[in-house]
Amino acid sequence: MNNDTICAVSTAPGQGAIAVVRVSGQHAIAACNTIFKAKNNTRDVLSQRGQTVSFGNIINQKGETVDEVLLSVFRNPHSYTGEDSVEISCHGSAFIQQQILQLLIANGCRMAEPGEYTQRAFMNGKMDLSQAEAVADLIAAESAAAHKLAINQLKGGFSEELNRLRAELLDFTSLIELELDFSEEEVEFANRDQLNTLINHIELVTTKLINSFSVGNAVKNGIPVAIVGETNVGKSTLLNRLLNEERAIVSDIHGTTRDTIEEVMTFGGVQFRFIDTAGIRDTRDKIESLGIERTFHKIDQATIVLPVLDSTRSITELTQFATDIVEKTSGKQRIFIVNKIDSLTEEKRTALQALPVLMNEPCCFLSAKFGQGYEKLQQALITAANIPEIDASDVIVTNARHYEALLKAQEAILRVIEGLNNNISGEFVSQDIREAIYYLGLITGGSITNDEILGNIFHKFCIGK
Ligand SMILES: Nc1nc2c(c(=O)[nH]1)N(C=O)[C@@H](CNc1ccc(C(=O)N[C@@H](CCC(=O)O)C(=O)O)cc1)CN2
Ligand SMILES: Nc1nc2c(ncn2[C@@H]2O[C@H](COP(=O)(O)OP(=O)(O)OP(=O)(O)O)[C@@H](O)[C@H]2O)c(=O)[nH]1
Ligand SMILES: [K+]
Ligand SMILES: [Mg+2]
Repeated sequence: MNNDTICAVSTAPGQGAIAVVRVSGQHAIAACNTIFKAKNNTRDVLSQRGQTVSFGNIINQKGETVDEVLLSVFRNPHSYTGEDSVEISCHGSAFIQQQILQLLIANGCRMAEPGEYTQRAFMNGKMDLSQAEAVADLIAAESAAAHKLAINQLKGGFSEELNRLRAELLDFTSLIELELDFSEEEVEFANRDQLNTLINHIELVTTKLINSFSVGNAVKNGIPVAIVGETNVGKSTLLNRLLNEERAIVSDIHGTTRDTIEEVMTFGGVQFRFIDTAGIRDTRDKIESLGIERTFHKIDQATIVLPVLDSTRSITELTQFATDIVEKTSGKQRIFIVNKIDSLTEEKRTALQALPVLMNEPCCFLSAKFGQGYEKLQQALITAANIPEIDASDVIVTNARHYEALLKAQEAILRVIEGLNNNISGEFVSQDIREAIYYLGLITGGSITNDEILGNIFHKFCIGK
């Protein structure tokens, strides 16, 4: 942690009538006092009370007015960062913002690193690490569900659950360690039944959190949906339809899409991550083969697979492909797309509807090119996504870093359970419990002593946050 006074523009560049320049650190108030003159001239910034706003001008070194602004003062510890902070609301001109930053730098401030305000808020105990990460998630939230998860985490729901777990683990160790201290007297302070109940409960809660990640990850990053099929069936046309944008190249040339294309889109309050893939066919082309390998890799990663069929092809061909893809996507949710219905005869349609391989499969008959049947596909996707209603008390893991720490904690907890079952010495059991506590502390930040880890987390933030 450093004692520098930092400054940055916190609003989006190049947009809006007003911009906010944030200053934080021990010289924030003095620096702003030098560059700001209040209109009523009765008070300077040094004597401006915390959590008040005053109206005045920013004046440069030549005594010229740079802008007419509002200036808010926050006095330590009552600010976002916990330090003395000042916010200057100026006009949105990039020139004005640059001038104000330069004046602040001339008065001893330096530019803030990405996430540095929030990092300071964390360092000063305003929030724990998982809450600080929720701030970034909140900024990035693109759907109602992602927003709700981030707000819940920001308000500390997840932190509370972790702190409860941690407290239970500490109880557990103190019981065991008490027993160790008195071991020569052969006293069993820690009632083994009680220990078992406690650790089983801890294991249950940890498992519940770990399992919640599949929902949390889907909500935060979008549900991966792979669009797959033979060449020229209309996969890229479908992607463009889903994104409502000409994102992928479409042509009547087989093998147009060579690499995968991923793009997110939200509808029905659910965020999807659509993945267009290279069409599957036998090919001698090296690059195309690599693309097809990726197609299969993307099928593995997807939650939902959309096998696309070109309804104008022969029933034999369609049956063959459908049978293959069902085999290759076992365990995945499938929605078959029967495409190009604009060119489909009534007779062929009836034949396709009666196709045995599609009998028990959800199917959407549509025209990716002209849009018929598209709303039904959207509905089918929302249903398949199956995102549960999230309410304010739900604790859901959304962050891969947290998920990994929970898995490590869980490993240690399982060793504890095994140790108790096998009557292992309390010393070893206690060691594993400490390890579990350590991993939980990585999530809230309590056990992070390494600046590099923090730097990695906060550098993913935007400047000014
Ligand atoms: N102009 C502006 N808007 C903003 C922020 C900001 O820093 N500045 N925020 C930044 O993310 C968010 C609001 N979060 C904030 C959180 C705490 C404090 C704060 O001053 N806390 C003090 C006083 C609390 C109180 O009065 O009860 C404290 O915690 O002691 C300010 C903003 C979103 N909007
Ligand atoms: N009539 C009709 N033509 C379509 C439809 N969807 C796609 N096409 C046409 O089918 C051809 C292939 O479309 P693409 O979207 O490039 O097919 P693809 O599956 O991505 O092909 P590859 O990337 O080569 O595997 C183009 O000429 C499209 O205009 C549709 O719903 N109806
Ligand atoms: K094509
Ligand atoms: Mg394509």
